Amino acid sequence: MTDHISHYEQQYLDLMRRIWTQGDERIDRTGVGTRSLLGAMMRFSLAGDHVPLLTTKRIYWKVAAREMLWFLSGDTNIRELVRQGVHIWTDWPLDAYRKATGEDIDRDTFERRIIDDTGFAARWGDLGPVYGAQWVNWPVYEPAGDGLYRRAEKGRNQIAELVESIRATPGSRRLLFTGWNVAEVPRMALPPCHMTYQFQVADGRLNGLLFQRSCDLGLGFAFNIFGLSMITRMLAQQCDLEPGEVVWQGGDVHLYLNHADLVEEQLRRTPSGAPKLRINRRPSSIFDYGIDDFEVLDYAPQSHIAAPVAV
Ligand SMILES: Nc1nc(=O)c2c([nH]1)NC[C@@H]1CN(c3ccc(C(=O)N[C@@H](CCC(=O)O)C(=O)O)cc3)CN21
Ligand SMILES: O=c1ccn([C@H]2C[C@H](O)[C@@H](COP(=O)(O)O)O2)c(=O)[nH]1
Repeated sequence: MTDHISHYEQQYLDLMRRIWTQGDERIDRTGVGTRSLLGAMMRFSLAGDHVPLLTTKRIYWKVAAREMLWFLSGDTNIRELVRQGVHIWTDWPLDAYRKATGEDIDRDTFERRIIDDTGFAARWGDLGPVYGAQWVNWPVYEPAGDGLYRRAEKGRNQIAELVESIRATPGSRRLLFTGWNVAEVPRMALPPCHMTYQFQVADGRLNGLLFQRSCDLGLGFAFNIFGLSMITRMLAQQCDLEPGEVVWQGGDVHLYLNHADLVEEQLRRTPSGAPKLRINRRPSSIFDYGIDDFEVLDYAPQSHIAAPVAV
C-alpha cells in the first residue's frame, strides 16, 4: 500500500542501520555495550489521527499509554503500573532490592509483594522523584524566616500551567515542561531520558517536540515516540487545536550490542500501513484521561521481536 521509501518509519530504520554500521562502540553504564551516535532528528505527522507506531514489529502501545497516564498522575511508585500488568519499570527496583538484601528473588515474586504489601511497595517500589513528580509537582521552597526555607506543600504543576499557557499565549516560545530537575537528579532511580517537551501552535495546529538525552533505539524509542504523540494529542484536544506534527530529537542514540537479532530482523522487514490513534471522549481536564479513552485503528504490525532490556 505505502511505498517503503516514503513510509514514515523509514527514518527510524535508516537511523537504526546507520548506528548499527557506523556507531561508536563503547561499554556503557549497564556494562552491556552499545553502538552510539550523538544527535538525530525525526519528524512525523499527526494529521488525520495518524500516529507513528512502528509497524516492523508489534508495539504494545497500551503499555506505553498506561506509562504516560501514570506520569501525568504524578505517581513515582511502580505499584500502580504493576497492578495494571505493566512490567517495564520493575527491573530497577528489583535490582536495588536484590543488591540491598542479597535475596535471590524472582521478578514475579517481587511484583506479587509490591501488589500485596503496601509497606513493601512504599519501601522498595519507589523510583525517587522521577518524571511524574517533576511534571506535576516540581518542588518549590518558601522563606521560613531567619534566612531559612521550607518546602512548600504544593509544588509547581508544569502540565496544568502548560495547558493554561497554550490557551492564553499560543504564540509563545516558552511552551515546555521538563523532568530534568538538576537538584533532584541524584535521588532518581534513573535520570529522565525523555527530558524536555516543547510545543508550538501554528495555523491552528499543535506541534510537539521531544528532546531525549539518551535513547535505547531498539526498545525505548517506540514507547517514547508514542508517548510524545499521545501527550501532543491530549494537549491539542484540551486546547481546541488540531494535531500537527511531532519532532523527535535524540542526544546519545544507541543500539545495545545484545540487540543484534532484533536489529538484523527489523532491518530485513518493510514498514507498511498507517495506524491511527483515536481519542473517544473529551475529558474535562488533561488529568482526567483513562486508558479506555484511547483506541488504535488500522494497526497491522509484523510480529513482536523480543529483546532484553539493559538495567
Ligand atoms: N535500557 C533501557 N531501555 C529503555 O528503553 C528504558 C530503560 N532502560 N529504563 C527505563 C525505561 C523503561 N522502559 C522500557 C523498559 C522495557 C521495555 C520492554 O521490555 N519492552 C518490550 C516488551 C514490553 C512488554 O512486554 O510490555 C517491547 O518489546 O517493547 C520497554 C521500555 C524505557 N526505559
Ligand atoms: O524512556 C526511556 C527511558 C530510558 N531509555 C534508555 C536509554 C538508555 O539506554 C537507558 C538509560 O541509561 P542512562 O545511562 O541513564 O542514559 O534507558 C529510553 O530509551 N527511553
